[in-house]
Amino acid sequence: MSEAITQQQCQNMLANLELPTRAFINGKYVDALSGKTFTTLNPATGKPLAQIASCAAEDIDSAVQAGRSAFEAGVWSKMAPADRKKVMCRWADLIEDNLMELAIIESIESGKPVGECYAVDLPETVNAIRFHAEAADKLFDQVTPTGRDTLSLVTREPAGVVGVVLPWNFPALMAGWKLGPALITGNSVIAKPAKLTSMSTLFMAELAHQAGLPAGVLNVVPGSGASAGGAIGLHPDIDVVAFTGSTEVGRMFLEYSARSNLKEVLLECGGKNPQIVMPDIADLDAVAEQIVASAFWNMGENCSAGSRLLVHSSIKERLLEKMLQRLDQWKTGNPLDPENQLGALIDEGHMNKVLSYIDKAKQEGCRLVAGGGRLFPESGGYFVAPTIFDNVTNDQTIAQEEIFGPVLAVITFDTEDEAVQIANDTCYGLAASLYSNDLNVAHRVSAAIRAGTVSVNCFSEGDMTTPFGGYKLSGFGGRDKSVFAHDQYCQLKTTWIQLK
Ligand SMILES: NC(=O)C1=CN([C@@H]2O[C@H](COP(=O)(O)OP(=O)(O)OC[C@H]3O[C@@H](n4cnc5c(N)ncnc54)[C@H](O)[C@@H]3O)[C@@H](O)[C@H]2O)C=CC1
Ligand code: BAL
Repeated sequence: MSEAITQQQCQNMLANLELPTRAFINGKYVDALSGKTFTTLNPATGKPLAQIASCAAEDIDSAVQAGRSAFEAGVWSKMAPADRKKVMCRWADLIEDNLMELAIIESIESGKPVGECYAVDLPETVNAIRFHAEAADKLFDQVTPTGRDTLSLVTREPAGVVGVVLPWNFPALMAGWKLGPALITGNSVIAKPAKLTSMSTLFMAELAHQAGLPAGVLNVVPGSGASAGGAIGLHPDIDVVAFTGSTEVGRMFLEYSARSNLKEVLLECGGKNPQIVMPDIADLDAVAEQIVASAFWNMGENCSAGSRLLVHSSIKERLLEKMLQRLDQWKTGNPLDPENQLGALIDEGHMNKVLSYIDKAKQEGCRLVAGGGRLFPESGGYFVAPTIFDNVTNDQTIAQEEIFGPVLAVITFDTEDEAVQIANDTCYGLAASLYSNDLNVAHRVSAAIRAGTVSVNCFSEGDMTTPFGGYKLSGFGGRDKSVFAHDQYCQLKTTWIQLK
């Protein structure tokens, strides 16, 4: 973020922003058919921000009809990939032109620090849309090696109408990860943002329309999970649902699919991700910095958060000391103050859930070494101090359950085998980090970890060229990011031609 921008400037810009609060269906903002709205709150103050259209089954029907009509008309689905690319790149440009406005909207809705939204989330969203757009006219279909008497073509066709159900922790970025590949492959999309964070996705839809995306191709339906989300899951005319959120709700989408039309279901769910530090590591300062970032970035509200530190017992004390020094440099406070790296948790219920995990860890005998409670209650906001517990064993609650908040469990090991065993002793398998100066150890351990992404000597989700998703209860059916994401929004068509 620009050095010059201040909290006051953010506040001034916010005062002049027209917040998008209505559903976006068939190319225009509309009220929910019932006329109902819900109140969205600012997690940093607990005060109301806006009244948002509360969409339900009838609005989902209307959005699906718009999406299906656009699909059948071919206004987007039959457009040449290179032309779709132009529209998607214009959309990315418009998001970039409105980066500050979107960063402010994202920050006030989600409690995320505005600096982070401006410098990371929104640029990454633009990057995701551009990456998928640019791939459109560079990915080829195939001719299979059948022999001279036949010609066999394997071509990708857009799946049809795609439902996209989004979480609140990275609202714009997760929209970019899913809308990018779903739209560029020619589908129509019905996107449901998380109820708590609807506005950035609505604004993005308006910008897509301005960029030339035909009416009906991208529809955004804010609303509750059970009502709007359930209606998407059960809809007989939606072909694919792509979901990011909890494993519990992910399972529901599989049930919805089984009960309706066997729509394809793509799930990106939770994680309880290990960060393993081997005793051979030379630069403990660098490791400490990565560990803290992995555990506390985005207030720990991150599916790939490294919420379990697995450290060799011989170096634990030294590493912990360096981590505490690093943590001192992280400032928590008003998300609209660009000086702060950590903001508020998403809502009161979630804050209380995180605080109850902290209480549980204390009861179970874990040693509190940092944080341990709520911050700034007088603000009305949902702030929790970054918290570290030492002397945790992997069977304890905070080592097994996804807390989705700023709580790190420190666990020791004595052998490589033990580190791998503990790392894999979880129902999840999304991400892991490994720190070692020994290339053999790095290869051996990363191969043994059952997770979709293993980062070595850093904490990373990779970049747009790499797929993102999980093993075990972390995922099902596909991957976000990379060119691999395109296929999951397509049908593969075989055309078998008998030649004379
Ligand atoms: N990226 C991730 O891995 C995320 C994981 N979570 C985990 O889930 C926990 C709960 O957070 P929530 O926001 O409640 O996540 P969630 O899984 O309930 O919500 C994710 C999306 O699913 C929708 N949804 C909720 N209930 C639904 C239902 N019955 N039918 C259809 N759609 C439904 C929501 O409206 C939202 O758009 C968090 O504490 C965290 O552990 C939450 C958000 C993101
Ligand atoms: N870290 C990006 C994916 C997620 O948290 O949902």
